[in-house]
Amino acid sequence: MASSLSASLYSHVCLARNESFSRVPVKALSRCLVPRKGLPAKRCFRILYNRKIIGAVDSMVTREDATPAINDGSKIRVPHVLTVAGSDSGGGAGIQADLKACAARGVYCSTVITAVTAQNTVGVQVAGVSVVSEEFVAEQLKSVLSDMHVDVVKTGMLPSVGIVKVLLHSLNEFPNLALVVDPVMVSTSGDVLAGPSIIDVFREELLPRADILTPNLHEASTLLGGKQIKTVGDMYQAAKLLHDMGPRNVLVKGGDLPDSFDAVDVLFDGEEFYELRAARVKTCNTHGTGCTLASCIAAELAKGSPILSAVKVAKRFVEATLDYSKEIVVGNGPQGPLDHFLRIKKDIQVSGKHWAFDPKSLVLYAVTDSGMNRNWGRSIMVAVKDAIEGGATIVQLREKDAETGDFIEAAKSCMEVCRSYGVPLLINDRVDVALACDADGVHVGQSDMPARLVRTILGPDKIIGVSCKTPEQAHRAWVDGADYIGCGGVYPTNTKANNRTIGLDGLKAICLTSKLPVVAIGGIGLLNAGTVMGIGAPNLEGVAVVSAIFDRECILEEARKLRLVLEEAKHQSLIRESA
Ligand SMILES: Nc1ncnc2c1ncn2[C@@H]1O[C@H](COP(=O)(O)OP(=O)(O)O)[C@@H](O)[C@H]1O
Ligand SMILES: Cc1ncc(COP(=O)(O)O)c(N)n1
Repeated sequence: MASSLSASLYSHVCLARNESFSRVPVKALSRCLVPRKGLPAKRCFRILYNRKIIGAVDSMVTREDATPAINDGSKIRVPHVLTVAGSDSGGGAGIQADLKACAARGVYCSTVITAVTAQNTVGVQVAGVSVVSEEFVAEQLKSVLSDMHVDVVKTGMLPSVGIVKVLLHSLNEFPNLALVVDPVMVSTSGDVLAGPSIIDVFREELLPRADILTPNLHEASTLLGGKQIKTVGDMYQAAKLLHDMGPRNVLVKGGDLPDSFDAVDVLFDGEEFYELRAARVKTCNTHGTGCTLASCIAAELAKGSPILSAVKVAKRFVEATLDYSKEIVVGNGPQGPLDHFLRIKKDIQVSGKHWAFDPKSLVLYAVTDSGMNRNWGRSIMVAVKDAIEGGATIVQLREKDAETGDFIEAAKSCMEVCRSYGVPLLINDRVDVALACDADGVHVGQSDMPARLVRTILGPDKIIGVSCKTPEQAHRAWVDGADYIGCGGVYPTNTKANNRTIGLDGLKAICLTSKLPVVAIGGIGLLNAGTVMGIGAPNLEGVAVVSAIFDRECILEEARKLRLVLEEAKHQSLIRESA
């Protein structure tokens, strides 16, 4: 349905016809169900990036057909949020938070800046607000709205009555735009961002135009003339009273609710209340949560979600970002920012250990086999450590019959070993496991996930290898963004059933046409590794072995001998090339 309607039209249909989302009276926010076997819920959560349902409880309100991009014939129009807000020099709140939240949710975000603030993790500095003139706000609005297909307008800091009026004028010209109003008045640090003078124009003109209003407790209280809001019951009352001022939906945010174990928000749509609860994350890094929540709601509406669904996804997103940001340190003050991409922490952990793929690392490529290690009574971790100490230059975990949870545990311990030796670790086939343990990459076969998709999921800095038996497959792998190809089986092998062998001729034919570095695989060991490397293909970088290392009593010794043979073969081919 959403694909045949423009996103803004669809969100308006949903907003106008409230019947499109189911009404569940005072329903607590559904919590994630964890798949019984498999990835721990937290990792599923991160991998699925809060977009998908984990478990089944959410089905009561979620529209599955909301599309992130609208395809008008051959051109793809992306969902688009325009944020009208203030700039935060510290990058934690305001325009900067809005841009990051929309980007993280896969939505385009344009910006109209209403004020420039000088703030950081301590707060807004003295004389730290410079308001943009009404004329120039109008100019920015004109630039964006006269040209771009905006679906939803989200407002943050609106520091003067004049600026609110200019915005209202534009909204009148574009009556189909959905409007999310975050009535920013005071920052987390307690600094005033919009004075009491704007309250009248908010109440009388902006709120009646809003599809959803998202005040925190302080803002709700201010808009209601100083009403005390200290309990969840007060939040219900406030939501109802604010709804009477005209917005179609009101979300009163309880981040600052005293003595609350949960982070409770109350949504009122004019008929039903929804009490949305999330675990309260213990963190000081909460600067920008309100802006992020409102932007995320706007982003989901722009994709075509109904209000309740948009709010639930946004709240989950904020909870996840708060959790992932709780240890990051950006400044010396008490209010740190969120990590919208759930990544900073991870990148800090691996900083200095991230390197670009080096084809030379393919020289001795060790591929594990859980059966063999079990037979020899050793753990994968010990096996991998011995292989590396013997001279393996890259490791691939190929655990075809492991349970997902066990596979992740094994992969995490192998990651530690590999990182400590500076050797890349790839995961066979399982992109989810690679993400869960932050492996260096993935190796896929022809019938696994297509390399192009793996690249999209893993991003540009991970290593991707593809098994190929023909020059055409090798070409496809290159086009799809792979880093290397594995060619084989060169010789018959017991480690892979029904595997057609390509022989040395097949290997050479692929090497000669491949634009990617090649590693040979299949039945290779001490006795034939030299012959394989001697075929005279400069892009044949090494051999991948399974049994020749892991089905031996002393892994370290076998790896050492193989490495010597390979170094000698490389040396000989260099002599041949220079002759
Ligand atoms: N410590 C926390 N843990 C989980 N969620 C939180 C926490 N603090 C705030 N939230 C949530 O973040 C969103 C923003 O709320 P709030 O902090 O009240 O807004 P603002 O940033 O505008 O003051 C709400 O959904 C709220 O429930
Ligand atoms: C420019 C700008 N806009 C909004 C906020 C509110 O964010 P928070 O409540 O997290 O301080 C802010 N501090 N600065």
